[in-house]
Amino acid sequence: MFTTEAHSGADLVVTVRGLTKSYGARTVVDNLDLDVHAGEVLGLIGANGAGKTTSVECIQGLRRPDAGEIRVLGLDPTRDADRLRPQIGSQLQSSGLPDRLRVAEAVALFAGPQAADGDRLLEQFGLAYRRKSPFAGMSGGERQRLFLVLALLNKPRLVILDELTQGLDPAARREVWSAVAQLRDSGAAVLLVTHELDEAEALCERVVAMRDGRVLDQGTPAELIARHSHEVVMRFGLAAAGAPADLQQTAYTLQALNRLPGVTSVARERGDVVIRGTREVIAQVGAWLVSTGRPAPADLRVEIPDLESALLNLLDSDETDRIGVAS
Ligand SMILES: Nc1ncnc2c1ncn2[C@@H]1O[C@H](COP(=O)(O)OP(=O)(O)OP(=O)(O)O)[C@@H](O)[C@H]1O
Repeated sequence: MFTTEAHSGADLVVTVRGLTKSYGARTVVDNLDLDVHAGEVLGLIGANGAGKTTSVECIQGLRRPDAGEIRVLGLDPTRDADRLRPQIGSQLQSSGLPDRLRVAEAVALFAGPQAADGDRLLEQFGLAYRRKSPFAGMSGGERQRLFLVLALLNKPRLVILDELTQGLDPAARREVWSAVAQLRDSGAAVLLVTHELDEAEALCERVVAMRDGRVLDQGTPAELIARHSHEVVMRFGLAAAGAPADLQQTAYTLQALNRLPGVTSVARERGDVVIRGTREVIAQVGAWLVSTGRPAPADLRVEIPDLESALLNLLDSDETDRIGVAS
């Protein structure tokens, strides 16, 4: 079910084959395969405790795998840690800096011999005016942008970002997203661990969905949505289906909606008409509502399949499979 790679092997930055890691008797990463290419953002998504952070820590050489092979830029992250360190930039879940350290001081502290122009990076990420600010006085969005500057400072070829935008307000998230897109466009390979599925949809060329250490599926966000989330759901108040007291009119409306192309079900749920079906139902139901000559329902809502519904369905069907196997 996995998709064929559109990339050539030449731009491979990370290759993982059969990665397995246990804590005591518990296997938390179980035979993981993945590739990350230059100029792409690969997202690791999935349930809590799926093994995403453990996987990126192994890729970064912070944990030693029990089995499997990892290559980062052709090197082994554990054995060749010293050679790899300058080529990997990371912002991890637990990132932090001393409260009194000023932005410009942090940049000077982290800069290696081959570092990029720190002032230019601060400018690029909208932090130039904060050069003299201590870390403690910065907002969440500014801190995350500073971590990105530090992650990029030594011109890494691989950047690892874990829960990058957790707790940020919507405007700050967008700023950080645009910084990650810039990073990808500059040719770095980006490995992004996230629970924010709108973030994965906006940023990732491909995503790997994990649960309990296993890969459930991987592909582009569009491929995962097409495979696991098919239904459009439309809802509007029952009053728009006919006068509330006119049961016959309501029944007629529900039958008429049920006959429209693409509709798989029509139901009444707590005072709403709920229509499920393929994407075609959006146009069909809209046209039908207009054709009745009644005012269009002001409370009409449309839920379009997205990565979040795809992942929920994927986790659900995995659960059902496992219960089926167990029983
Ligand atoms: N040092 C450790 N010792 C024992 N168990 C650990 C250790 N680190 C992680 N675990 C366990 O391994 C499992 C996988 O953890 P990991 O942090 O890799 O998952 P995750 O997918 O990143 O989770 P989350 O999305 O909640 O951050 C979890 O059940 C966690 O409790």
